[in-house]
Amino acid sequence: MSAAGAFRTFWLQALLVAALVIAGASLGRWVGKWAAIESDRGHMLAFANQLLKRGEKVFAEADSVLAQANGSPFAFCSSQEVAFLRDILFTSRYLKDVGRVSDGKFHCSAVFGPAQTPAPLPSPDETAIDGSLIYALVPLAVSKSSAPIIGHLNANVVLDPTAFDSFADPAYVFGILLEPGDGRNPVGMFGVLYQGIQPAGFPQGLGRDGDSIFRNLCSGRVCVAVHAKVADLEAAMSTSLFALIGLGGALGGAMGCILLLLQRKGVTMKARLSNALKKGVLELEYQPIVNLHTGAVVGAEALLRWTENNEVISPDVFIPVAEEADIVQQVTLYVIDRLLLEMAGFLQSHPDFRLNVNISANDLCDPGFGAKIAARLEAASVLPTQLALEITERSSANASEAIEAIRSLRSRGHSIYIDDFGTGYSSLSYLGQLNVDGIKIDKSFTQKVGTDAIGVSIAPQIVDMARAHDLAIVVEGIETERQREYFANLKMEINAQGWLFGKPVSASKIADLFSARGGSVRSATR
Ligand SMILES: Nc1nc2c(ncn2[C@@H]2O[C@@H]3COP(=O)(O)O[C@H]4[C@@H](O)[C@H](n5cnc6c(=O)[nH]c(N)nc65)O[C@@H]4COP(=O)(O)O[C@H]3[C@H]2O)c(=O)[nH]1
Repeated sequence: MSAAGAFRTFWLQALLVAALVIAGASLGRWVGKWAAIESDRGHMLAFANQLLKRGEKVFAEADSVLAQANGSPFAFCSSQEVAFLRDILFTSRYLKDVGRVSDGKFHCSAVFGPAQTPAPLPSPDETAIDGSLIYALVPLAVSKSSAPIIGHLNANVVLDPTAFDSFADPAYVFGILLEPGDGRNPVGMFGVLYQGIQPAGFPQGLGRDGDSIFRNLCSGRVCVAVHAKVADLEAAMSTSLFALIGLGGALGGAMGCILLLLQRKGVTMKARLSNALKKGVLELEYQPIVNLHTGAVVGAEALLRWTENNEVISPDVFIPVAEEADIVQQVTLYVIDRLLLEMAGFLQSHPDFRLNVNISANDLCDPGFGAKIAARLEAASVLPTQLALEITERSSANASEAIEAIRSLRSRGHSIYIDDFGTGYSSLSYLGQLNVDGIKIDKSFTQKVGTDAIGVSIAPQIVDMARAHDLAIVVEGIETERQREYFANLKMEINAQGWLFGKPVSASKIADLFSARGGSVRSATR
């Protein structure tokens, strides 16, 4: 990779990790927010209920005192009545004053006594259906504060504006409201929220309003509203929230690093494989393919071997990497070059001996592939009929390309086999279209023979189907005499491969094996 390419890759990887850290932290924040709201729901409800209880007490006391004042047995605003009002006030808990009114004017109260000149009352904020006058906030004559007032008939009461101060909680803002009735909006009497105003609409229950969550409750004509800013809830649990954001970020970062490690592993494997191909350190082994009826060795499958630092890397691992990295044709041509280097002489002197080579989908897609093989075979003076090609069902999935490639390779003299047959999803008609020479039955089916699973093995059906389509058969993975016998008893020409006949061996050993046994081996010789 060029220096510019490496630089770009570094920044792309750094960006990936950063993006995952940010995504993880955002997720942590979202979870924290959700947890803050969820954990606060119960708390908020309990808080609202306490306020409601207090509200009920306050307004019930106001009603009771108003009733008592209106039922005064004394002359209107006489000194006895003022004393009477004082008695009532002293026994009340949430009232500041109780007074007498008449014709819209204030005449006397427990705190002020009789007024020298009756003072006109301001207009109420609302008039309830029972005729009560509701004053949300009236400036008090005795202090600089304001207080709610409720009037009924010829009396009114000043409610203690601090009646709810003990509920102050930094997490919440609240309001205590009084409903006038007739479905009209309640009037804010206490608390910061809706102080002195009528909220437009008053949805009950839990809800969300912008960046706040709220709970509204009503009981009778008393209502409470509690609001909490989501940001405040987060701040209240800031330690846990920061921990969650940190955890989310760390998880995102860790995920990024793992992804990079996995990617690096793939990149490294690709680089190491390319290097190994360049250095020519990959080796070939050849597994004998025998005629099941005569036991004669008729050929072998070339299998690639890669050992690095005494560690054997399976082709099942590095071939998919080569396919992914688009260097699998290099591998195929490496195998062909190598087998010609090792076996050309033997092949020339044994024209009936055939070597099978695995090829990939990429090879099939390359229209120049046949010519590349032909040039090599010609240079080594080996007949194309001596090189059979194995393709998997997967690699032939692109039907039209595969059909044409197979036709072209067969016309050059190569036999084509479908490898690991039965593990893919080729339909019989598809197999017919592909027009191959034969199939290799996957070892997973062979290995069911001789076990109780034979009943469910589809090997017999595959054999019947191959016979019907006039396809040659190679059974893979024969390990036991019983498996050999099972396939040998089928009345058709079958070739086989497996540890019973021989494990993959070096070029010289496969040649020795063939020569020493006169082309016939019956059991493993390794
Ligand atoms: N359990 C058991 N296994 C047996 C027996 N007889 C043979 N085998 C193993 O079965 C695999 C047969 O090769 P394959 O189906 O073409 O499956 C091959 C083939 O698909 C791929 N491969 C190997 N060499 C090459 C290559 O040069 N090029 C390509 N494209 N793929 C290759 O890797 C796969 C695995 O190769 P190997 O590990 O060499 O594994 C080989 C072989 O060692 C047996 O009796 N019992």
